[in-house]
Amino acid sequence: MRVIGLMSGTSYDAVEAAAADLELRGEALVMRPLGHLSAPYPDELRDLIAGSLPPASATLRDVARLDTGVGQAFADVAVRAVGELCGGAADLVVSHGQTMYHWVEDGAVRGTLQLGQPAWIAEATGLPVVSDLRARDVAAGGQGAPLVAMTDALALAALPGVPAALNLGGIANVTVVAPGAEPLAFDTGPANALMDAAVRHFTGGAAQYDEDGRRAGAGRIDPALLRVLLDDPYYARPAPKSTGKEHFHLPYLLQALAASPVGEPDDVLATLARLTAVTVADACRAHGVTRLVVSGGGAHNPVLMGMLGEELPGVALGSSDALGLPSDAKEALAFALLGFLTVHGLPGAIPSGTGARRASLLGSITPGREPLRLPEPAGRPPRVLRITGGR
Ligand SMILES: Nc1ncnc2c1ncn2[C@@H]1O[C@H](COP(=O)(O)OP(=O)(O)OP(=O)(O)O)[C@@H](O)[C@H]1O
Ligand SMILES: CC(=O)N[C@H]1[C@@H]2OC[C@@H](O2)[C@@H](O)[C@@H]1O[C@H](C)C(=O)O
Repeated sequence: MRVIGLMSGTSYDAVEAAAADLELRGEALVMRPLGHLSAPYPDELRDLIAGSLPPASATLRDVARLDTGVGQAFADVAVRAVGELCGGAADLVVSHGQTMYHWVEDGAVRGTLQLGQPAWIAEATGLPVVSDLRARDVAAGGQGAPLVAMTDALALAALPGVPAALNLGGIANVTVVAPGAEPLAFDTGPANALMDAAVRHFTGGAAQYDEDGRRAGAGRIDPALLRVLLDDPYYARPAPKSTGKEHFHLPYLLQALAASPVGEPDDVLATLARLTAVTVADACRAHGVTRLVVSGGGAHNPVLMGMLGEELPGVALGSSDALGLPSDAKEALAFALLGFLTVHGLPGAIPSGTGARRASLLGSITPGREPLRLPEPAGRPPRVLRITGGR
């Protein structure tokens, strides 16, 4: 089955699309990646997202504009993906949408809102669309995140030691696959969220992120600020847990800076990069990780990666590319995989990761132009992901 995954993460910089041929073969889920592409959000939509995210508030009109705008942006990218990645024919689109609010109270997730009306995608491509993949896990008592854990767990299943996958987006998440244990997955805290907020703040919006970690690399770590930031109870809370930009946003950083002022912006950036490295490393150490497979935008930041290496001596660090999962397309491929499982009647959530009562079938299905025809439900779930000659 030829599947397109669509994703825009917490950094809301662009819509990522990745396509793959997927097939169940005995214990294996065989994936042949067909390529990926990325399209920035139109400026006006990006501004609307930025202006509606917490702690800002939004009107219902804003919500309607966002649902339509994100749906249309995803539809445009889906059409391109069908043409440019799939030779003009695909079977299914899987859309994560844009997370606008992840509602966490006392560690429990009460709701999670991803906007991007799938009808626009179905109408533009004529293909069935799986969307809203998080809600069912939340309804089953889970965090609804991280969902990339299924792909990680299948991809790491054959590796020796205690491998873990780390994604450094706005928020960082890890999936730990220890032999003989159920996979663990949780958000460790901010990856780039606070660094991006700081850069925007210090540059008055002229820069969006610390390119190649130049500013962090030029700064010095401020131990007092680092201590204040590390005092956040989120880090000590046991998994399952998830978080988002509702928690790690600019006012949060400004409050920490008020408690522990730092004169040099570059020192703030160095401290925030160290915060990410320390919190990820603590999470890895707590679970005996021996190898870390890294993906996401933060993998392009050599200063952050250097700090992570310093915090985790003896742990092999490498890119998910080495496993056949291109670092910048991993999340989009992971959602393609989840939609594929859904239409085959297989659960996509891992209860040991999300904390749900049971493993749910994820998502809602919007029919395409033709009547909806689902494959026969698969007999048993795959145990390993085999990635074959991608492009
Ligand atoms: N060359 C680079 N140097 C430094 N940082 C970079 C570089 N390229 C990307 N980034 C960082 O990566 C971020 C985007 O990462 P990514 O696209 O993986 O996030 P996301 O998928 O939106 O987030 P999430 O995984 O939390 O949903 C940027 O905002 C920036 O901070
Ligand atoms: C609610 C939500 O959108 N959570 C995202 C976010 O971005 C990173 C981290 O927080 C992760 O848990 C999750 O996304 C990834 C793709 C996931 O579900 O695996």
